[in-house]
Amino acid sequence: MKVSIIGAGNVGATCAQFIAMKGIVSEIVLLDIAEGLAAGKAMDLAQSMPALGFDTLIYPEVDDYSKTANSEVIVVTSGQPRKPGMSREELVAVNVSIVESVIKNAIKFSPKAVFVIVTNPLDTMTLVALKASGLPKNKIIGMGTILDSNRFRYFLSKKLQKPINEIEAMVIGGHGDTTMIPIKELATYKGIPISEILTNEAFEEVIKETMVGGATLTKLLGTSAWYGPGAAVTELVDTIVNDKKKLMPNSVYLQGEFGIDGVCIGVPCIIGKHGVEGILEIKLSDSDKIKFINSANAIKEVNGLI
Ligand SMILES: NC(=O)c1ccc[n+]([C@@H]2O[C@H](COP(=O)([O-])OP(=O)(O)OC[C@H]3O[C@@H](n4cnc5c(N)ncnc54)[C@H](O)[C@@H]3O)[C@@H](O)[C@H]2O)c1
Ligand SMILES: O=C(O)C[C@H](O)C(=O)O
Repeated sequence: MKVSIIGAGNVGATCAQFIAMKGIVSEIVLLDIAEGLAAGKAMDLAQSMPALGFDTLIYPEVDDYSKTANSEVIVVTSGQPRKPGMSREELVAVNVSIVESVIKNAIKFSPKAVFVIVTNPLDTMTLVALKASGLPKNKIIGMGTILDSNRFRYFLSKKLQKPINEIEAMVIGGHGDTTMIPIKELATYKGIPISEILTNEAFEEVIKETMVGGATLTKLLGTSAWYGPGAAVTELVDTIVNDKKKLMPNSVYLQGEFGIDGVCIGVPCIIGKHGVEGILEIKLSDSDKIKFINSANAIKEVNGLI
């Protein structure tokens, strides 16, 4: 089993690290256009294996896509990250041509792969990838709201002072500071609705923290995050490769679901070896329905720039 990761920067290399450490596949190809970067990261990672007890083969490549041939999954982490003070949407002009060229190169050698898109602005780049690939919509998955859901769980766990793994929560909508929708009704602690435990005011604070979770990290780090993103991609890749049929929110192309047409946006979907194997049209509150329509419209506006 082979996964190729295109873009060996902070997120791409962390995906390689976590995927290797979890032993999800036997081979990882780490490709970048920057001379030396993929080679250095792959060598460094390989030298960590004896101490940590894993032995995935990691092949570095500089822009030679033939080595990615017959990958089960292609992860696209190539492109610029934002700097403090920027929105993700401001990256659209610089990243659109990168994603287009990466997809066109990768698909020549792995026409049957499922593509996981990570580059921002996520929902627009997922649409760019869908169009550039010509693949059926189930094969193109944008990873953003898995990460947002994990951040929602983190801020809830901090507020409740309870272990994060006892908390379930989901974010849908766009992967943007103003477009994501943390769903109150689906947040639970040990199965108990969190709305029964937290005051409305405290819950709203958590929602605000979640929505700017990526911006907060960007301010602290001077560039955007990588551990949370790398872990979320790893969970998604594991779910695809091992055909887990798991329910997880991802950006997928909608054609009428939730009353929305022609955009990629985060919705709960069943993920397996074919990629998106179903979309679950959960019942939204009236206010979340409005937020979802606004989110889709905001994504459409950015899509208008490509
Ligand atoms: N969807 C998410 O949840 C999420 C999370 C974190 C980061 N991101 C996005 O992922 C992207 C990468 O972030 P990062 O922190 O790893 O950035 P980074 O700058 O550390 O790495 C990006 C890498 O892409 C490479 N690259 C650029 N053009 C390329 C091309 N044509 N072919 C191959 N490689 C190319 C660069 O050389 C660089 O090494 C950014 O757009 C960022 O906004 C998304
Ligand atoms: O915040 C960013 O720009 C990167 C990524 O989308 C994230 O949420 O960490």
